[in-house]
Amino acid sequence: MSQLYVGSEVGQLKRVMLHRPERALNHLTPSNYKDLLFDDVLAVERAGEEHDQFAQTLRDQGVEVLLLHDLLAQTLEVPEAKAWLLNTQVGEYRLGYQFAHDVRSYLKSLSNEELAHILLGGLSYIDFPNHSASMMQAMHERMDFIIDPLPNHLFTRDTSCWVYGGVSLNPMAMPARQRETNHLRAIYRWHPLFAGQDFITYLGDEHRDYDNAMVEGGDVLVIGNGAVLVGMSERTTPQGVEALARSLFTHGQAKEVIAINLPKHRSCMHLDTVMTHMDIDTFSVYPQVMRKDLQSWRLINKGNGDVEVKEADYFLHAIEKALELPQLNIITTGGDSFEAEREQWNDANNVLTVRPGVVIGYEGNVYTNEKYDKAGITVLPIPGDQLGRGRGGARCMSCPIEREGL
Ligand SMILES: NC(=O)NCCC[C@H](N)C(=O)O
Repeated sequence: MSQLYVGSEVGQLKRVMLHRPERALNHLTPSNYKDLLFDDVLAVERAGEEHDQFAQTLRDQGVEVLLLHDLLAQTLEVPEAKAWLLNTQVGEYRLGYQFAHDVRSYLKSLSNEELAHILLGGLSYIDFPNHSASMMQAMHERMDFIIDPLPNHLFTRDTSCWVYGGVSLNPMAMPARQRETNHLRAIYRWHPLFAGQDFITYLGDEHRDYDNAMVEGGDVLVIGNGAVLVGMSERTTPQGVEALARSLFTHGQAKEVIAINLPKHRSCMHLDTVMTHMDIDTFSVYPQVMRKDLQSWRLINKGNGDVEVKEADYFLHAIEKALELPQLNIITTGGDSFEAEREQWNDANNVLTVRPGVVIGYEGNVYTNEKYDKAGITVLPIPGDQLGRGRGGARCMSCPIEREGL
């Protein structure tokens, strides 16, 4: 079996992709952080240090950490990949014929390291050192962006997600994140770690308009036993879930997809902000989504890519059935209702499981972490004062590409 395989949420994690926040956070200001889907500006150095502690915690657990910046810079070494990225990320319809040409000429003069920094972190008109004869340069303010920064690359979970023997290259819901997917498309197509390897691309391989079929990886939980749990959240749509399910079934990678209709608001932007899998039978869940009237469906593989859709009575029962467990062990967010709401907002439920019963989570969520501890779950704490301002925790900040099954 290919090593590019994610068999579950809780089996031994072996290899993961992270993105150490860098240039894009320098471009995050009080005037743009909302459009860029952050809740504040960050102390950039401190955010980097917090991220280093996250990466080191993973390495200490024997997990190999790949960094997105390095993968992108190495992909740019491949001439075809570089040409494709420059054409798609710095396109003529985005910047105009003349200006796109001038910006690409400048970018080609840089090292691939510097180019990766700019593609990920953005380029403002102040940073562009050349004179262009286009109207664009004359018509923009110095702090406008030629290439928008992509600070949400920090959340590698969402842009692409591995499910059993393949990866979904996700059509992202928010304009601020849509260009991220092209970086992953190039990496999986051309980087020597992935090019020519035996894996499936379920969805989103092409750079095109996927219309309403949106999927973000924070909504996709590989719960094991041939099942996948997907949240239809602020971001992932039923059309996206159906497209993913069809592809999973056509490739014989899953027996069943359980889809949950989540509330559509920011604190619940992805399934993993309210629910994660911590041990074979144990989930962390925010109590407000444990309502029996939350709609859920089972999409069942009928063979040849055919999908049977059945309404489920209660999503937790559907999970028990899929995992062949008599009863799930649910740990809810800690503290009273106020504390639970605050800790959920600060990603107390968004933990990254390293192996069954061992998770990485933000140290500040004291009430929830205490509950995990009492339930026999080991929490490896990481700081998140700065990182948490992007509204994502350890699971959001990681894209497993190799993990054992149940
Ligand atoms: N899986 C996740 O919940 N990821 C967190 C994404 C946070 C990011 N600022 C966003 O709004 O997309």
